Amino acid sequence: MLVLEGVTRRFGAKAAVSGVDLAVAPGSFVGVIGRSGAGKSTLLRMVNRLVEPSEGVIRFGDRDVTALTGRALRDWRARCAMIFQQFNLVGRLDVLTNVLMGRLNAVPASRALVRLWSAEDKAIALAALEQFDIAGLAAERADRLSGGQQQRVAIARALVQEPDIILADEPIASLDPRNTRVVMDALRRINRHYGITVLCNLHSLDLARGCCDRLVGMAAGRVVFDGTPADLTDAAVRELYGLEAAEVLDAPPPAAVRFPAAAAGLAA
Ligand SMILES: Nc1ncnc2c1ncn2[C@@H]1O[C@H](COP(=O)(O)OP(=O)(O)OP(=O)(O)O)[C@@H](O)[C@H]1O
Repeated sequence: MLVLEGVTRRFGAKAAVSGVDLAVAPGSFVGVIGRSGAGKSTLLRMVNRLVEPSEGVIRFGDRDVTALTGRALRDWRARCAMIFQQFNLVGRLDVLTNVLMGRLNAVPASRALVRLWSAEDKAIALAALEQFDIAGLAAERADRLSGGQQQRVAIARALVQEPDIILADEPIASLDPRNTRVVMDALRRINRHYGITVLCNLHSLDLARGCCDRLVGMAAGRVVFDGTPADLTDAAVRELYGLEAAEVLDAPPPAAVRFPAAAAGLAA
């Protein structure tokens, strides 16, 4: 269980995140929603300590994440893989090597430094690529791939880290509707198949409703909604999005990002 207690982050006088209490059950798929500037990215980044909390405690099981340093902090970061809007691959390296980077924490430093990957590590990385239908691209330079392919490589890299949690910060913000669906399916498959907890920031309310088990809504750094997609009434949306609510509520659901069969990828 991931638990946040009274977590606050200030930048100067401004609190980007303010007194957040949250418990995330293992294996859940939680969407973090809210308007731009609500504090979603800062919240996610505090979980893996890319951003340091100003106050509060973050725990995972009996581990005090906020107190970790050195090797223990690196281990924690390996246990909670991050997926970014801009993919964060090394463009000049091939796809397989990018995925193998996810194994860095699992191999001895001497081998990692010279990128002497074992046959087993390569097999694990290839198997991850196969899961997302991109094994055929293993030898391609990462920067030759489309955005959707690059994000699938990033998800494969996260998967080979064998994480407990995946933190996805607007993972589909740079993608077209078709790739949006492919990438969200990939995240759902990981969640359902491996039981990996997913905490995912999403701008699209429709997408969040369609693929998350639970929604956490933020406004001005605070959690103002916490419930199932069915609990998210129009009134709750108005509180979350303020003047933008009409826009969000009226947005026609893009057909290509609907998840009618609760994620087609689950059977794979
Ligand atoms: N490094 C920083 N320095 C100063 N202010 C920051 C920093 N990072 C975030 N903020 C501020 O904190 C607030 C919350 O930002 P954050 O990026 O967490 O929101 P968000 O909900 O993820 O927004 P978006 O959906 O636009 O990414 C914003 O007002 C932002 O300007």
